[in-house]
Amino acid sequence: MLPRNSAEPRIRLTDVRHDYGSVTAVGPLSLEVPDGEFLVLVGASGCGKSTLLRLIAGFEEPSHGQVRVGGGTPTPGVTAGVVFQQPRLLPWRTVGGNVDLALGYAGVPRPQRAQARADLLDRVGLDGLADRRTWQISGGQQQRVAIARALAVPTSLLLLDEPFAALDALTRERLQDDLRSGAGTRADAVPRTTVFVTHSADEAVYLGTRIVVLGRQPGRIVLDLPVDLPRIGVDADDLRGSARFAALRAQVGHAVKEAAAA
Ligand SMILES: Nc1ncnc2c1ncn2[C@@H]1O[C@H](COP(=O)(O)OP(=O)(O)OP(=O)(O)O)[C@@H](O)[C@H]1O
Repeated sequence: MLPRNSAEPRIRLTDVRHDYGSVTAVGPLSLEVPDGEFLVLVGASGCGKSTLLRLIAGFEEPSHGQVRVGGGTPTPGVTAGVVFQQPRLLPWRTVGGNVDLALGYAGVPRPQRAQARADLLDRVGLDGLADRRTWQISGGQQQRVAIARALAVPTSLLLLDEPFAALDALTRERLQDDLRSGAGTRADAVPRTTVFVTHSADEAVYLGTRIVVLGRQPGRIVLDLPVDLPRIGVDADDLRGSARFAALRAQVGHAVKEAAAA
């Protein structure tokens, strides 16, 4: 765990720009994300959402500016639990073996791992598949293993890059509900901060406590919108059917379209 200054937001991007060779993919932009926020990044394809996530995870270093997570420089694989667009599983391990590895990293004692693994696989709808090899399951199922693996780590920061794009509607809704309610968050830990990338305005409004829309290359913030919808004790269908939900969805959709056309 990185040393933590309580005045420091969980994520602080200061004047960050990222170039791939001569092409600027992101920025310059500045962004602060406090502990416990569920930030959703939305924007047209190629606007730099994944690059921003990779900068926060520490997989890329900014060409200019500063990225701080928990008050320090992010360390790949340590700073955050990450779910990429592609599942990136270990093919020589079984489905259960991939989840076990994450539970081991998370410090779950060996005798408790079987139960923890079963719970996680059940949550992502993969019960009964623990002994399969990763190449013996579908692409959507592989992505669910990656999600189970990320949820196994009781990290205070979760970064998800379009994690539900390849899933069937039922599993997607179940996992959205899990994420929205903060399931899996350790009660004794700092509240979990989440950064979630999606193309869907509907998904953004349902999940986020805040939505940031990025404009076209280079990605810059064109809308930074707090989401004032109730998060507990509310029926998902009622929420999605509400006038406030529709208004927010329209506002986000409009900003994405405008930015893509600019
Ligand atoms: N490794 C790389 N080398 C060169 N250019 C890259 C590299 N990765 C991304 N880019 C470029 O940087 C820009 C931003 O890419 P990025 O993947 O961050 O966008 P994105 O918003 O996540 O896209 P999508 O929604 O399609 O996943 C794009 O123009 C892309 O072509």
